[in-house]
Amino acid sequence: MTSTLSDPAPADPAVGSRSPRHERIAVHRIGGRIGARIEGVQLSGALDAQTVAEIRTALLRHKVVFFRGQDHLDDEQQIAFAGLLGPLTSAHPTISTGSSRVLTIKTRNGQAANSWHTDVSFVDKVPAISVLRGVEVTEYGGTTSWANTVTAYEALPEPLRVLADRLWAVHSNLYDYAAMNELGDADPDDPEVAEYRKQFGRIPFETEHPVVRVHPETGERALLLGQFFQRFVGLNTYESHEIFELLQTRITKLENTVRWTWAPGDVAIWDNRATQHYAVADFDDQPREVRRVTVAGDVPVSIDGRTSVVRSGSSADFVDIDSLIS
Ligand SMILES: O=C(O)CCC(=O)C(=O)O
Ligand SMILES: [Fe+2]
Repeated sequence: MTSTLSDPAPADPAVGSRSPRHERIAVHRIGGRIGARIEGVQLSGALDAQTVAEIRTALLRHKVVFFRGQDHLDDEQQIAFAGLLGPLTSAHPTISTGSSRVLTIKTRNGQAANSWHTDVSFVDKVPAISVLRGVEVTEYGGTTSWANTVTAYEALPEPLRVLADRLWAVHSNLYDYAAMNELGDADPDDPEVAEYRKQFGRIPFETEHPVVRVHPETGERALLLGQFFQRFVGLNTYESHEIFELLQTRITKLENTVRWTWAPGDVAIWDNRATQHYAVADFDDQPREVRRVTVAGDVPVSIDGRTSVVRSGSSADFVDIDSLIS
């Protein structure tokens, strides 16, 4: 165990000397390494610039921020608010749920995105920020967890850090479901599951990313792995799997995560460049619905200044839909 893992939590940045004091919002940390709840804001497309800047500062610091009581939001208002954080992507590169901007994740059969992932990491322009609204929440179960990929990197012992610094990985949407080792994965014989998987992979994407990327806004170094990882460049399947497990286990170590229990009207916003997340599929057949609007991101850059390389598929239509949508 490294010393970082047992260090006391730093002081709240809202009152710290190095961070600006928040005037429009109240920030309450809910985890030692990741996560804060923000109070005093009614999210909308009409928020003033200072409030948006304070939300952004809190997001960059805490990696995922939560808002309660945002029941007033509908799809249009969620889109308008998310648009204040940056240009939006289309709903998803391959999945359509009936809206150009909103990805609706609605299930009645207990399924969830129960594999640790960074959203859409198989394209070159990995989304920057995801804004998720709880539309129908479950009475029990159905929580979502986030992990901090910056603190996971910082806690690596030097020999592993040196290894990670030099690794590049292929990410793809055509991942091997059978090889995934998450417990409770979806039943492949369920027709809905089969159809979803077919849709998900209808356009093959493959991108080579640095395993350690430099965050374009904070300059922090973050590990980029997760569910869409396929293999490390230059290593065989066995070696790739073993080293992936070594690093991924550090990302998802419980101390490095925060878990959110949804209430109606909750909104979660995460920095997709500094986190992975996991929706827990433990809510039986209760209906559950969340809706995501996604802010476009940059092409990742490695610590030696090299950018990710597309091997197949282009994210152009995904990240630049204003030219396609009137
Ligand atoms: O269902 C959830 O809580 C999270 C789903 C998810 O992975 C996402 O919205 O990106
Ligand atoms: Fe996700």
